[in-house]
Amino acid sequence: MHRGDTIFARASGAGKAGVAVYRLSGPESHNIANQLVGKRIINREAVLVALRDPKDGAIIDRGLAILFENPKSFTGEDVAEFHLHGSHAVEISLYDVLSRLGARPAEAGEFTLRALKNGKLDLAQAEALADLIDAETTLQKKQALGQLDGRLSAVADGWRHEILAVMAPLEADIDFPDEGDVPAAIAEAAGPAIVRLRESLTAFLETSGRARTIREGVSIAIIGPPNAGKSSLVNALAGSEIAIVSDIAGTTRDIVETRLDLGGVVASIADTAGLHGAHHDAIEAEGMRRARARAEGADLRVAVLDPKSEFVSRETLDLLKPGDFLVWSKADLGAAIPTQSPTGTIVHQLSSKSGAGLSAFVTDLTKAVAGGANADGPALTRARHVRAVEDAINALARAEINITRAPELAAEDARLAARALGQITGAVGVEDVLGEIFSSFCIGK
Ligand SMILES: Nc1nc2c(ncn2[C@@H]2O[C@H](COP(=O)(O)OP(=O)(O)OP(=O)(O)O)[C@@H](O)[C@H]2O)c(=O)[nH]1
Ligand SMILES: [K+]
Ligand SMILES: [Mg+2]
Repeated sequence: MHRGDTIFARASGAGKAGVAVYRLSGPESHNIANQLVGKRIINREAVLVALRDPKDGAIIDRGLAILFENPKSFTGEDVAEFHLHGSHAVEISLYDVLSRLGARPAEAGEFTLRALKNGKLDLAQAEALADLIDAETTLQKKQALGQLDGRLSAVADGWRHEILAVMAPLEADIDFPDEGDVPAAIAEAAGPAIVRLRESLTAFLETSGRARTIREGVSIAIIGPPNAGKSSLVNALAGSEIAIVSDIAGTTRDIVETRLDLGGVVASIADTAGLHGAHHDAIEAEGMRRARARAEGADLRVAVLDPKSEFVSRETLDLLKPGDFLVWSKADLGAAIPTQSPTGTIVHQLSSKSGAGLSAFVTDLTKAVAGGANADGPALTRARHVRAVEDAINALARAEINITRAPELAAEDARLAARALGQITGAVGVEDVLGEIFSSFCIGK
């Protein structure tokens, strides 16, 4: 078992609460707990206790204490848990006593890091735990729970072992190179297996693109000329008055952002300053610069145009890409809309005021953002996973070429492919990515 010092943290959220959960992990955690409660507690049994400062017997609080003996605990170490009143004063006196008894405050993600080092979960599962804590939509939650269950780990490990199995006879060939016609027979057997592995990894890479959309969400920029009704549309989508609406052109200057759940995918919607080519002051120009930058960086753009407006819409239309939306606003005013629109855009007409056409627009927008997204299968939820699979595919493609003419090179390629896949669960190269992954954790997890 990995042995660290003894750490503590509040495992439940910060602030006042009915109950707060504190956790101790490490070799001294049970000893410290026993000193606080003044008696021995039975493993895995919740007991109502009074926690006292062993120095003077002053009461800290009354609550539940539970001990978990290693290795059957979250971290794999001895763990003690206290369920106390969620009070700032209780927390201060508890921390004071725990520090005096030799424990130290945990760093962000340190409990999970210990769990990882003790083999309680692998790297993909540790990431899933962070995703579960951050999950905002039910689809994100479902995906994180599946990943925590080891879905991705299982397929990544499965492929890794298949590659190693294909590689084994190749390596034997390299070790005993003088055994006549072995290479041809080996190449014959290994070649198709390598091709099959590369093809299934490629197929998996293609179908798992949606997984990152679920985890990371999408960004949508609402753009258009001044007074087109952009802020009105954002407010209608959000169901609250988050952006200022007025009949004065140039009302919105800064980017105003809101988050929506579109079919389980978190969409970050940005309201932007109106785009136009006429003479403008420095602040307006800066607003337009930000609007353009946001439009270019977004996953999807929604151009809002008022069919009765005198503003030229070229500046807006130039930013659109195929798959983006073109929304004709103020349908309640009854203006005819042009029949022409930029190729590949999805056209809608609606009124933020009356609500006409709004639900049809939301349905299409949801389809564009979340269509085909489901959280059922194993998924490559992070860039790190995608990179690992891409590296494995490239290495297998090289092995495919080398297998007949230079089996020792093919063996090395296959080894690299297996190594790349091993990085997903942390079977190899775990130290390289720990910082990146654990820096995003909260204290107490
Ligand atoms: N009749 C009608 N008026 C609307 C509708 N949507 C917006 N308006 C009006 O159009 C004007 C401009 O609306 P905004 O939402 O401020 O437009 P904007 O595109 O955000 O404008 P800027 O931020 O100045 O670029 C306001 O007077 C709104 O009340 C609509 O669906 N119907
Ligand atoms: K306006
Ligand atoms: Mg506005």
